[in-house]
Amino acid sequence: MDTLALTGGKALLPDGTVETADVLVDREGGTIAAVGGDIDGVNEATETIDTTGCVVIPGLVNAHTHVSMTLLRGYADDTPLETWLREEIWPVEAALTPDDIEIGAELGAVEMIRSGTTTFADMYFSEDRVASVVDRAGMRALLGHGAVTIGKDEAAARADIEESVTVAAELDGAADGRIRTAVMPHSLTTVGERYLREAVEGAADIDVPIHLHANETVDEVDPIVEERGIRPMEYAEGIGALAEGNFFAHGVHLDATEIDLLAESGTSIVHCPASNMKLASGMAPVQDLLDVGVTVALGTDGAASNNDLDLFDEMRDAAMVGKIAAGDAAAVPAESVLRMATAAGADALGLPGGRIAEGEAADLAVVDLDAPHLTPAHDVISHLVYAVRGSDVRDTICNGRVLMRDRELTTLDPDRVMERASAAAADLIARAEGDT
Ligand SMILES: CSC[C@H]1O[C@@H](n2cnc3c(O)ncnc32)[C@H](O)[C@@H]1O
Ligand SMILES: [Zn+2]
Repeated sequence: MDTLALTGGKALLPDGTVETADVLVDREGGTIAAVGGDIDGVNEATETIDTTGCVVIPGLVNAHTHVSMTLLRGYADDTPLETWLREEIWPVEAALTPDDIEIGAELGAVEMIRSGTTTFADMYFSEDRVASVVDRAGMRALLGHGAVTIGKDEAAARADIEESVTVAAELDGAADGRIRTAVMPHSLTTVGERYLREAVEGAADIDVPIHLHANETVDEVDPIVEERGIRPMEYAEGIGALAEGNFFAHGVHLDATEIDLLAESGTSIVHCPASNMKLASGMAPVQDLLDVGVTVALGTDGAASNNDLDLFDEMRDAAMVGKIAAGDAAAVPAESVLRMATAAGADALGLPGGRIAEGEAADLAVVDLDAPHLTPAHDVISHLVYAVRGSDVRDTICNGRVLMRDRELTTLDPDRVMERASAAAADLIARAEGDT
């Protein structure tokens, strides 16, 4: 068997404990062959990575982003969601080319691999170009075309929903099965009811989930309540969008009835704390969601509202804001947050990974604990959520393949990617602002 052994360090196990353990990876199958001490085959492994002084964790799962928005990092800050989207972001996005989207996705992939993320969910445009980056980078992803129907005539609105279904059907299973897909209507307010129903039907026809933004701001919730006399999650239930396997981004402004509807239906929430704080959208009731058994994953949202794709930052933010939201320092503890960024992320997306155990996908990150800000190491779980930075990740492995070894990327060239991304971003803004 062609194997990779991670030896001499600790590992984060599915029960939330950190143990001294080696991890043996079956590189052909892309799975974990064994975990523990004295494992057969470790000494004969094809390749060995010494993890002394490190902890091996599951590759992190960024369950909601718009990866190519890396090109808009720092372009429009300090503005609330509605104004930000309508006056700043959408006019620039209108000038995006498929090449821009591919370059932005490469930049996002470099950033995520360097900070231990192996898997992401992406809602954007030209997803075939994002898929080609995922394939080359060696990552795992769930991709979908984001459809918006407001402000469009019937033909254009229907075409956008149809594109979301077609893209999901065509890309599902790409990159040797590492890419899965969803139908992605943008939100409950930017897609009209009849088109939302078509999206739900289209997703069912091709057996993929639905992903959308929901209950992100009060300005998004109020019109639904005023026009329909029901809460957004009751509306979503009525159109058939609440279902096992579906996952909604944000879920900031949810009442108790809506939280119960999510739990009963098996619909997951992707918590995006940095974006929610930066756009002053509000504080999601994360502990309340966890208490009733809703699967809560973690996402960065796009780099324009974050402004990075580092899930270690996001874990710290989730723990901090979860306590403020609950008015309880014991709420959203470190072990819950780590689960959100790993196993719950994989579960929400219906993808492999998120757990270090025999037979699970070999999606792993090796975190170097030998640093002043991680000394002393009383509690590794605490460090992973509150003190580790993305730059502490030394090695990243996805599907058994090493994507970063000793902080050197193996599948992408970061210098070239950054150079191309800077040039593409400058051209994009010049085009959008009419300077060329
Ligand atoms: C239609 S593709 C996705 C669409 O979503 C926009 N977007 C980025 N961040 C957010 C957010 O926090 N809430 C709603 N929409 C967001 C992105 O710019 C694309 O236009
Ligand atoms: Zn988003």
